Amino acid sequence: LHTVRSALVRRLSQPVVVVRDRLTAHHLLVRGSAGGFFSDRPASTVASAVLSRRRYHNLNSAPYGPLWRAMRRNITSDVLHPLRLHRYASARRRALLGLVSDLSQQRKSRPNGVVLAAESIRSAMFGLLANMCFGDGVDEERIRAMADAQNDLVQLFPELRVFSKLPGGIARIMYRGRWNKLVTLRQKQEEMYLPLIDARRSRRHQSGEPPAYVDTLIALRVPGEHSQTYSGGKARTRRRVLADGELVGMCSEFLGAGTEAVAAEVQWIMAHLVKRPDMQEAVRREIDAAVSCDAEEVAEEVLGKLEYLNAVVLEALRLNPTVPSVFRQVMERDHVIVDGRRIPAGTVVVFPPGTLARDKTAWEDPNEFNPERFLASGGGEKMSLLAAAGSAGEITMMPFGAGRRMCPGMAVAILHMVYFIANLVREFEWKEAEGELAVDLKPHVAFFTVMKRPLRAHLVLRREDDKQSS
Ligand code: HEM
Repeated sequence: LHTVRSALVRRLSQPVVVVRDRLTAHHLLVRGSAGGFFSDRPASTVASAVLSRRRYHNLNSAPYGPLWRAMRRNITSDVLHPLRLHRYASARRRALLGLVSDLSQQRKSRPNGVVLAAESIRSAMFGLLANMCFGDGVDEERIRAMADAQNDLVQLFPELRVFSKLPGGIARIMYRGRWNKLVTLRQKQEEMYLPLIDARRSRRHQSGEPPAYVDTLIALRVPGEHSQTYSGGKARTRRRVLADGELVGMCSEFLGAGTEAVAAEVQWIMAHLVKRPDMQEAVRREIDAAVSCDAEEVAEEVLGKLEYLNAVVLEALRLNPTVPSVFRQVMERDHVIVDGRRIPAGTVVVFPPGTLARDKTAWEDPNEFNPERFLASGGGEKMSLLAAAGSAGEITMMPFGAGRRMCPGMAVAILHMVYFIANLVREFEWKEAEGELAVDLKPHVAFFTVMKRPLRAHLVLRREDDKQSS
């Protein structure tokens, strides 16, 4: 009883330091993580870690070490490497066509043409990530069911904190309802994911086809862990493969991280463009100058040339980063000094990207939405997100985190945002609706920072109008 009580007291009284100064953030996250120090997060609340009592991890929850390195190398070198993203171009095109058709349908079926864009954007993004995760051919009904389950899990995340704070047995008894909800949701996920994972295990790779994320996970070997198999009376030692529970958790992380933060950011960007029709028009002019009017879409090769649109995306990431906090935990081996004092092991250190990117010493009028600051003509020619996150000097913004554990999905996230926004602005004129349906830029901060009032807008079909008027 004494041990349980002292564990309880220790966990509940875990000290927290919030870093709001960007120079300290740079000192800790970038310089401090050199050599692998200060590269751990606090005990995670992700389902795999909680349910397996921290035996199973995904990338986000894995302690810094060989397993994390192997998982990180796998995702960055194969699936999310910027030079390999072109392999998923047809999945992106399908997702975009589905989204445009969904918005057009909504527009027709509503008397005032006001669409609820939020849900359609999220569904399109989830479908695209499901395709990258499990390959082609997953039916739409299953994708919808997986998206609903993922959403339920994200809603439940804040309630799961107790399972990382309290000793497992006690938390399960005290919060039985939450525990049961988590178990049921996870079972549902396993029933949906495992047949897809098995199907990938037994199929032969077709030449030229892009790898599904799950293929790379099935092939991954866990460093330093071995399993024994017997064949023909001989024992063989092999490096361990990931267990089904680990695979489900990692697919869920890929779908969740890849969908929620991007879909929420696309809404923030569109919301700013609805509020500022002059900026929306500037984006459109730039696109119309770069893409011929009979082209089916704004193709991916063109995206890098759209300087103003890229500036709009960067400015939205600065002002409305969708991940509200970056976390680290001081471990025994770390030597973390702030204001001349050593931070004790066990301390949780929180870095809020939204606050850090509104620092007057880095930005003029930091609370203004002003994409011009990222244009070459506005002094932004050297601005890259990696540099802004401290890779080449001070941190000025860090929507994707910073240092060793910085988001591995940054390149694909930027590609998805710029591609979807470019095409949505080309297809429709986005006008503000009235009253309750108007755009409200108030945030709701939960696991992700989303718009408190989901994005709605009055859409005018542009390209059909063009055809009619010509
Ligand atoms: C706008 C979109 C996104 C934002 C704002 C975002 C932001 C972040 C942030 C702030 C972190 C924590 C970094 C740190 O601790 O220093 C993170 C980690 C992570 N993100 Fe993203 N992310 C986005 C998109 C994505 C995408 C598209 C994927 C994958 C498909 C992804 C996968 C991950 C993973 C796996 C981690 C954990 C990395 C690790 O611990 O090594 N994210 N992200």
